[in-house]
Amino acid sequence: MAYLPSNILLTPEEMARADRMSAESGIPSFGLMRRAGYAVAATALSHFPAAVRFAVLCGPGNNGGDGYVAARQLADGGAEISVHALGDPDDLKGDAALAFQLWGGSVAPLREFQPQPGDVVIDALFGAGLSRKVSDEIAGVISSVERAGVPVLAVDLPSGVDGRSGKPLGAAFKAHCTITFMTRKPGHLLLPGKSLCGDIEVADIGIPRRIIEAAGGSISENGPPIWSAHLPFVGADSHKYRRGHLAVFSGETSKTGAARLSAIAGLKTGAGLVTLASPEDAMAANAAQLTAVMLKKVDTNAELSDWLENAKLSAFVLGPGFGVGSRARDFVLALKDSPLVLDADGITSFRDDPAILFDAFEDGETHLVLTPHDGEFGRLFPDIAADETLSKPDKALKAARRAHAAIVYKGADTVIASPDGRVAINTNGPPWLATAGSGDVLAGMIGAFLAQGLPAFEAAAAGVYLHGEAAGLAGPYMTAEDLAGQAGHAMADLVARF
Ligand SMILES: NC(=O)C1=CN([C@@H]2O[C@H](COP(=O)(O)OP(=O)(O)OC[C@H]3O[C@@H](n4cnc5c(N)ncnc54)[C@H](OP(=O)(O)O)[C@@H]3O)[C@@H](O)[C@H]2O)[C@@H](O)CC1
Ligand SMILES: [K+]
Repeated sequence: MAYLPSNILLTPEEMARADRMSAESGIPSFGLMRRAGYAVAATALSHFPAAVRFAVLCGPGNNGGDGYVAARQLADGGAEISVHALGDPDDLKGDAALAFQLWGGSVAPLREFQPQPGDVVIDALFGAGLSRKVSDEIAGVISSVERAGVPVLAVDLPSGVDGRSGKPLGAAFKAHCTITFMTRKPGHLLLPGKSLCGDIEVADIGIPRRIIEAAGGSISENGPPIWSAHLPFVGADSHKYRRGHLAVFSGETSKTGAARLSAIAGLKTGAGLVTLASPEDAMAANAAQLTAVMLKKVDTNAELSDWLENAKLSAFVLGPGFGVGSRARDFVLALKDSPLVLDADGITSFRDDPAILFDAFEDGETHLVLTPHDGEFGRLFPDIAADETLSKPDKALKAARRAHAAIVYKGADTVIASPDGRVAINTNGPPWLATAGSGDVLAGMIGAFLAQGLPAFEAAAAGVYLHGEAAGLAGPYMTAEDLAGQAGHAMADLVARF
């Protein structure tokens, strides 16, 4: 069986479309279910060779159908099997009814299921078709399995997890591993779904790739296929200005560290030049701690305008340690025609009237990148943040369209969205990335990619990815300085791959 490495993600609706398209192109749908069931059986045997019994829990739709096929396959191989069904299996329709016939063995009602030591639960209750909260009866079965501590192999998704958003509807299994088909779904990568799936395997059940690509929308896993074509060639003849000049704004004397982290990360991410724009009172503090990064005094709006007119600056980072208030707003408005990463205090400065920011960056190609964590997202987009019906990708996309900006909606499942509809979910960030100063480093990395000419969405996605790679190199006890320090190695690894 082939397992597919792919960064395409299909929502449950898009997967259903792929299903229909493959049926229309003459591929028998029961063949897909059969191969899905075989893949479940193969995964069950390879992960749990010492299982005493496979307890297959089958739902009322095609997810249950996959369970019946797997039960037959495992029984034919000599394994001990029990099958419990939600609802009356005689009511099953279409392929699921055929799969039930194929099983041909006994089926007990789900409410009678009692996990036993040595069981491996094959969870085939609901997959892509979960449409509402699970009932108390099902929640009871889920908690009895959890209490018994027996492992769960989830078919397509842990039942209860919404494949679109990764949110549990009522209750959900926590699986030891999940086997899904053709591509992963957003719910496999978004929290808390990601933490409920365990190891994820993707089985090829025979839907042609052209159909998967045609059925897919715009959500993918973040990775080089999205942005590698835009990476600048870093060759021996590359003049330093061709790698761009990044300007990072420093805060006042007592808050200069954050901007320096951004600046150093920007330099190591390949910006040709990096200048820290510092208020006069912070010049000494900054000068004492910088070597390769240049320093420029910028206190007032007039000084900023003068600098913008006379220097060749490619991109800007404003926010880390900058301070919240009118100075931040004035500077951002002066930068409205330039590629800009707006982070931290820069974002919070617009909380009272976000429209001023959104309107300022409306014209031309998208050239603003906003990097909010949850709290900052809620300050700029309170209505979107509060809408429980939206998934994290939905929220990021809605925000991107409103703000005319690429949005990096940070978290353990960072989502990057573009106003043109593209959305990427990042997966390479290790848990130790949540450390003080980590966001400052990220802003500098994205700024450096903007300075090197990447469009806003690509720069944002590449920055988030590089951040994860650098954290992997820096290891679990890293500080933000270590993280910035590893950016050059992570960049070199990346460039070597293309
Ligand atoms: N190409 C592919 O992708 C292939 C996909 N395959 C498999 O098909 C799966 C998708 O199948 P599916 O569409 O039949 O949906 P599924 O998840 O079985 O659930 C629907 C049923 O559950 C019910 N129901 C929903 N929520 C409920 C709740 N809270 N509490 C109680 N009931 C609830 C719902 O009822 P209804 O909403 O209609 O009232 C309906 O009866 C997919 O995950 C994969 O495993 C493979 O076979 C091969 C090819
Ligand atoms: K399932």
